[in-house]
This record gives sequence, C-alpha cells and structure tokens, in this order.
Amino acid sequence: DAAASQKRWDLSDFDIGKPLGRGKFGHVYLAREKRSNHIVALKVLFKSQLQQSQVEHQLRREVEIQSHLRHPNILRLYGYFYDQKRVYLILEYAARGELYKELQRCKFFSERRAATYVASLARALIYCHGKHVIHRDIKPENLLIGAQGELKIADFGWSVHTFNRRRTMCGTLDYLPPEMVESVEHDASVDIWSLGILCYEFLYGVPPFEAMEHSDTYRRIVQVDLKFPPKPIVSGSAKDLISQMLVKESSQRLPLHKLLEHPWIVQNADPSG
Ligand SMILES: COc1ccc(C(=O)Nc2ccccc2)cc1NC(=O)CCSc1ncnc(N)c1Br
Repeated sequence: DAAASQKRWDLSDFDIGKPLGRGKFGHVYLAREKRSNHIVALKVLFKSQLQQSQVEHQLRREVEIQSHLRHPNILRLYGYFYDQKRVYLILEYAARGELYKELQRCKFFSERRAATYVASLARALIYCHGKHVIHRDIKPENLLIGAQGELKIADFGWSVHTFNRRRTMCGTLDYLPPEMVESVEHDASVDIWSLGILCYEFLYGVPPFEAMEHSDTYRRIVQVDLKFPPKPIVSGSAKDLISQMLVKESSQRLPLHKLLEHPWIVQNADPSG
C-alpha cells in the first residue's frame, strides 16, 4: 500500500527465515515483516559488488520502474533500504518457487499449462509495453510461481542465480532475438521473440536453437533454424503460434494482443491465468 512504499524500512522490521536462493550480487531470504506478519522475500545485495560491477544506476532505474508496476504476473518490489555495506530489496514472495525447477522436474508442460503461462506472460508484457518498459528478460530463470500457480516475472536484474546453475546457463544466448544477437537497436518486439522461445521450451523442455557451441546457437538464431522434434507430440496449432513469433523480421512477429486471440491460446489457456 502507499504507506508501505513510503516507510523507511530497517532490518529490525523483519524476522529473517530460510535462504531462498543465491545470486551474483547477494542472497535472497524468506522474511516476515514484524508489524504486519506479512511474508516477503528479502534480497540482500552487497554494495561492494554493485560498485565493482557499476550496476548501481541499473539498480536505481529498476527500483524506480518496478515501484510503478502493478500486475498479477509481475513480482512486486515493495521497497528497499540499505545499511553500511548492503542494499536490501523487499520483494513479493512467490510461494511455489522457481519455474525452471518445475520445468526440469516435469521435463515439459502440457499444452494447457504452457498456453496458460504464455497467455499470462503476454498480458504482463502488454501491460509493461503500455508503460514503455520492454525486455523484461523473460527466460525461465526469471520466472516464479505464486501461491495459486500463477506465473510471476521476477526480473533478477543482473544477478545471475548461480544457486541452481541450469545446464544451459551458458546458453543465455538462447533467448536473444536476431536483432540483439546482431546487436542492432531493439524494440518491444524482442519480448515477442523471447516469449516464442519460452513457449517452445515449455512444450519441448529445451529452447529451439540450443547447440553445444555459442557459435552454432548464434547461427541457428540468425537463420531462424526452427525445427519441431517428433516427441513429445505437440499440436499443429501450437507450432503455428511459435512459427508466427519466431520471425527474423521483428515487424512481422505476431503482436501480443493477436497472440491472445490465437486458436491455440483460446482453446488451451485457463482464463484465470
Ligand atoms: C521484482 O523482483 C526483483 C527486482 C529486482 C531484482 C534485482 O536484483 N535487481 C537488480 C540487482 C542488481 C543490479 C540491478 C538490478 C530482483 C528481483 N527478484 C528476485 O531477485 C527474485 C528473488 S528469488 C525469489 N523471490 C521471491 N519468491 C521466491 N520464492 C524466490 Br526463489
């Protein structure tokens, strides 16, 4: 609420619980705000590491952006405070944890679950684009699951979560669209590309352009070398949607509002998200 976002917080306002994860710039803990008994995730960043990586301005900008974002599928940043050595981010706690762990456990998701996630991410991105915020970096490492099973974009900023290094952690190239790989300017349509990559990975368990060498991944991306394996069985409608998102020419990618009208989404996504 408004009061919460204005209050000057202090570590003594919280009881600290178990560690939730470990990032490049610090750790995340379960915590309870003493007065309200509200459960949060408290991210502790070391000033020394922020300074040496020159990301203080990036953090300030992110805190500014996040403080204006209110969407059920975007993890809230309630506020922040700092002491001599550390910066503390007061984050919404996502009760069902990290999405990519769930994806590793299930290998791949059903079409209904994948479509529900893709639709809720599309709605969150439409909301962000409406506020001129793009490139929410929507790879699995940045997605959490709320208490009702809903997806939450938790932009981890620059903090790489080494806590559970994913087999394709080096494959962070996987999510970049051609225009970013070829490092030309990018616009909101990069998020459509990344969402297409994510939809593929939800259905097949691996991103579409994965390769052993970065150079091979790079080539497969710029050539849009899109192949659909015979297993697991995936509907033609899902493949049609993915093929309309993974288009090299960014202006030709399916716009997000059109995605929500695509037959595969309409027939498979759970409206509650
Ligand atoms: C709005 O969420 C953020 C906003 C900003 C930043 C951030 O570090 N920015 C940043 C850091 C350094 C430099 C520049 C930007 C990070 C997050 N989010 C996170 O780090 C997620 C922490 S893990 C977790 N969180 C809740 N529930 C769980 N079950 C888990 Br597990």
